[in-house]
Amino acid sequence: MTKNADLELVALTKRYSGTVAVDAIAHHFKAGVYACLLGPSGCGKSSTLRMIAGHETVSDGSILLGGKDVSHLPPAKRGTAMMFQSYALFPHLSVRDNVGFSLRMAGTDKVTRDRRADEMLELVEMTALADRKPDQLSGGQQQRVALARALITRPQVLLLDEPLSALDPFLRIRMRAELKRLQRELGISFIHVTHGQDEALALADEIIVMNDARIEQAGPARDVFNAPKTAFVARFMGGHNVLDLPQGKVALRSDQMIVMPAKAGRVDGRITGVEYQGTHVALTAQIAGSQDVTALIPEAQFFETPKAPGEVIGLGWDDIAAHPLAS
Ligand SMILES: Nc1ncnc2c1ncn2[C@@H]1O[C@H](COP(=O)(O)OP(=O)(O)OP(=O)(O)O)[C@@H](O)[C@H]1O
Repeated sequence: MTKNADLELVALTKRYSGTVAVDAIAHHFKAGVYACLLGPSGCGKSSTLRMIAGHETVSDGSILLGGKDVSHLPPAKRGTAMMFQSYALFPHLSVRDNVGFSLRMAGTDKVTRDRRADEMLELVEMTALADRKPDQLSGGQQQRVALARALITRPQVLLLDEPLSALDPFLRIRMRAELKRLQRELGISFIHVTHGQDEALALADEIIVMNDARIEQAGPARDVFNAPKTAFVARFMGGHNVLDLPQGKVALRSDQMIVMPAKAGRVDGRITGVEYQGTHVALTAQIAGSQDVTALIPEAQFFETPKAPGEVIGLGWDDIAAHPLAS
């Protein structure tokens, strides 16, 4: 099997009786990319991932891996592997046997599958626990085993469905660094479903924002964050104000708002909230049209000239900071 194949979704559609869960989406995942599918609950992320994996039938359209149509192949024949949210480890099998399970199904002899399982366990730094059962492992350790189990089939694309959601916040950040390291070392594509913007920004070379069964915007993480194309993306990525101005709707990053004396900015607003956030202070003000605007000000700067609710301030921004929105 050739390594490093591009994955292409062509008008990919999923219908469940009466519901269109994925509506003719098209996307080209370059080989070796770390991509995050990001979007609110119910937007079609998991259905997309499950179709790529072969765990869900394709209603219309196709999936090409390395130029070959894999849309109707069984999961084990696609060159993809999936790591599930629940890890789905077999409780009665040791860590090593869990990792080697798919090779056993494929009829590989025990010596070979144990050797391959041990290689995978080394990769995820779990060699010392190879003889344990899953219930003798922490959540983070179970996740490593699930990763090793998915990777043993040498997939070209690893599919991860909310892989970090069961972990506590501290472990989540550690495991996210691990995922990135593994992806870099293996050089294969990872497609990771999440509804966490922070997670997507931290991990992804490319972010694909989905909304209501469609792709709303796709591109490098920095582009999607800095230049959202729609109000939905700006709001969903967070950190932006979406303002309806005479020239149209624009997205403006909260940390690029400039607070000035009243009448000196582009708009005036009355302060409705002041929230201390440690490194920054979030100032919320209401401008014309009852629109709320948040300005994120470095804390030292805020305390040079503190402001209080009720005060009227001016708000400014550089032209380059305002991104016109399609809707
Ligand atoms: N097996 C199914 N039968 C019928 N409808 C389904 C089925 N699976 C998903 N759906 C519907 O399809 C739509 C997309 O679901 P999907 O699980 O792909 O979304 P998601 O973005 O992954 O959501 P979440 O973040 O909550 O997991 C939803 O409206 C959901 O209710």
